Amino acid sequence: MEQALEKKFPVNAKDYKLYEEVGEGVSATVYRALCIPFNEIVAVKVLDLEKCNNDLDGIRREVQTMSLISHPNLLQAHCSFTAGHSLWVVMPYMTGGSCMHIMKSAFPEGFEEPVIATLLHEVLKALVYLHSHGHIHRDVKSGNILVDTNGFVKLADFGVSACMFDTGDRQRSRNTFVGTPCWMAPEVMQQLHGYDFKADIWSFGITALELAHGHAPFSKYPPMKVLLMTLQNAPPGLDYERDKKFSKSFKEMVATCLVKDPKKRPTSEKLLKHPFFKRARAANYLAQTILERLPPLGDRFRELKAKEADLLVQNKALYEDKEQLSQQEYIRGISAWNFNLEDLRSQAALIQDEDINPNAEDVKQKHGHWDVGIPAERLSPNIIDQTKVAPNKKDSIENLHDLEDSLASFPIRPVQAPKAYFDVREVDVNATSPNWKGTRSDSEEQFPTKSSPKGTQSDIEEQLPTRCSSRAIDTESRKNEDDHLGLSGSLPPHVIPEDKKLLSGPQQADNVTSPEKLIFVDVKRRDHQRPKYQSELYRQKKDSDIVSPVEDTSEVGVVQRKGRFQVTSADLSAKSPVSGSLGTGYGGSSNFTSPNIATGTLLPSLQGILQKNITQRDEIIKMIKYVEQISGKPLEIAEACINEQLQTSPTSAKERELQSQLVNLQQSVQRMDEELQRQRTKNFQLVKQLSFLAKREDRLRKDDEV
Ligand SMILES: Nc1ncnc2c1ncn2[C@@H]1O[C@H](COP(=O)(O)OP(=O)(O)OP(=O)(O)O)[C@@H](O)[C@H]1O
Repeated sequence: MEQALEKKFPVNAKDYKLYEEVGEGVSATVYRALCIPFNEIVAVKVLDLEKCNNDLDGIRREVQTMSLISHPNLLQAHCSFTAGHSLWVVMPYMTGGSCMHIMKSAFPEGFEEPVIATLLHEVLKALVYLHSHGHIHRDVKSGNILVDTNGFVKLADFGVSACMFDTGDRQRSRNTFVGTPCWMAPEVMQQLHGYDFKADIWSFGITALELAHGHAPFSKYPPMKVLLMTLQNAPPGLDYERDKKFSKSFKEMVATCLVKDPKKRPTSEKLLKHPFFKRARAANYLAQTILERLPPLGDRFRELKAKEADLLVQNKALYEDKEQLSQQEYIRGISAWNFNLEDLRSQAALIQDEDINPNAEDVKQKHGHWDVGIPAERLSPNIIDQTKVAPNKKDSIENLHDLEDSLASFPIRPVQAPKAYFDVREVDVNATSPNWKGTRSDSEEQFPTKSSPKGTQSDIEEQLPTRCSSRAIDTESRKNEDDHLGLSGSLPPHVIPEDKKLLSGPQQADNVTSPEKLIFVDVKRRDHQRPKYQSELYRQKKDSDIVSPVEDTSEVGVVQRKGRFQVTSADLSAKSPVSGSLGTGYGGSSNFTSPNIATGTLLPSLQGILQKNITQRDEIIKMIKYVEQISGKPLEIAEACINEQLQTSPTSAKERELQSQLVNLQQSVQRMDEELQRQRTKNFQLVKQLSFLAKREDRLRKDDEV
């Protein structure tokens, strides 16, 4: 290999024969290739310069710098050249591929500790070299740790990536992609005082966790969420049940890297002396343990792509929303150091909740069983044990404000970003229907299931939006408890919403159904209805804090989100058959006191109530028949009595007509709102393009002047 580096590799595309694809990044595709004159297999990374929005000479310079750096644990480029709109970077071919690919193909749960120690030891040596030469790698992650046939380890993506990071826009390929900032150090996210090589140490710690678990912490969350979690939560670590198998020194090593204050992180040189690295073994150990029996890299890559494509098809079928598919991208583990909060904000609006589930394995570990009709891995522990975290709700809300401060240095309206993400819950605050009582916020599913000495706090902090909204809902619920919906009355005139009411959010009475029924509520629609009233909602959310957590009754039901939909398991009657979903007695009056009830949502609710009551009525009749048989009391009397009490239609024909008009109205508002969002995104992209063109023109002008 060292010999090969001394060779002068041809700088013409025709001298290379590209074979199969072996890797893919944000803006590059990597091929196994043949260098024809040398009859040597190489890897060619083809970067689409149009996607990079980068200055060509800049990239060239970086690649040249890259070739000047020489260390056995750094992947050096043989050469680079442009071919059409692409930059070709010719490198040694690393047969094993990246650790990320190895894990995805054969070690989904991560590697054994000696393997991790061996891999990390090699990576750390590369970092020591880089740092001592004044370079920051800035993209340390398992996807950039490459292994060759003999088990030699090289850190890749130095130089080219640095160049791209420097000039920005790397993170965004044409189709609404923003890489996940999973490996990104908090100080890089904050962009307050800049960052230095200590940022690599953080990424190194995250990579250690990635190698231990098969995925980086928070890797299944959308970028915005990762950002918030990294900034707000205690640093991740090896603290969970599943981490018991790891040694104390490994845990300690990770903990020293994952300290939020960069000054308190060790230098790479110091870290190299950590006892953990004594466990590192020779290269052939890796060849024997992780490379043996692995199919060729190209085949593995193809398989992974096929899996990914399947996932996309599944999601497409589920959501039929192309934009949402872009959310899948972050699953690939692509990172980004430069990102635009406005982008994240738009992305947060597209959150596909399938992807923000907590890690299933964590859930299973912590909670052996679930007694609700939803698969365990789709739920978070706070659904099970909310009381543990209730007292911290207020802190969590304050954290949102703290976050506004901590993000103050972001270039574009930082506060909007987290708020946009939390929109879902903010709107719920307005959910005045008493039906919300006893349900949980749709967002709960998103929260991590881990609990640990560190994790406990993190988990609590993370539950900010859920907590406040569910409490707010409860507040409203209680407020309306005395004058709940009933079955016998008709709808009062004030349920016809004014425009404002229509726009102000969901207020769905959406868990009002027969027991155990899962209700799908179009959450996206609700999300779109809210921006106008965000500040008001936010205020209400704060107000809701004063409610004592003891009063929180939201353990009763479960709400989770499924794609655009909110899924409610409304087995409320199981707890209180008499009060039913609405918490009222059967003969209760339908005296609506909540001014904000979105009447369009009442129809399904009322139908749900009716359905439920019909079922219960039948059951009661059966019971009465049974009692009558025993006691000899005439059935007719009892039945008539029950009919009188229960058989009441919640709506007249006129009211039904009105309700259907309301539903139509709501739908058209939703359509308009969606169109508005689309136009906004388009506008945003145009502005971006314009500014890029302006910059380019400026540069050209300056060049001309020179
Ligand atoms: N020399 C090589 N030999 C074999 N496989 C390689 C080589 N270089 C890269 N790969 C594979 O291609 C993948 C993508 O390459 P690379 O990371 O350089 O692209 P990128 O656009 O910089 O991606 P990212 O943005 O995710 O860092 C790697 O994860 C790795 O699996």
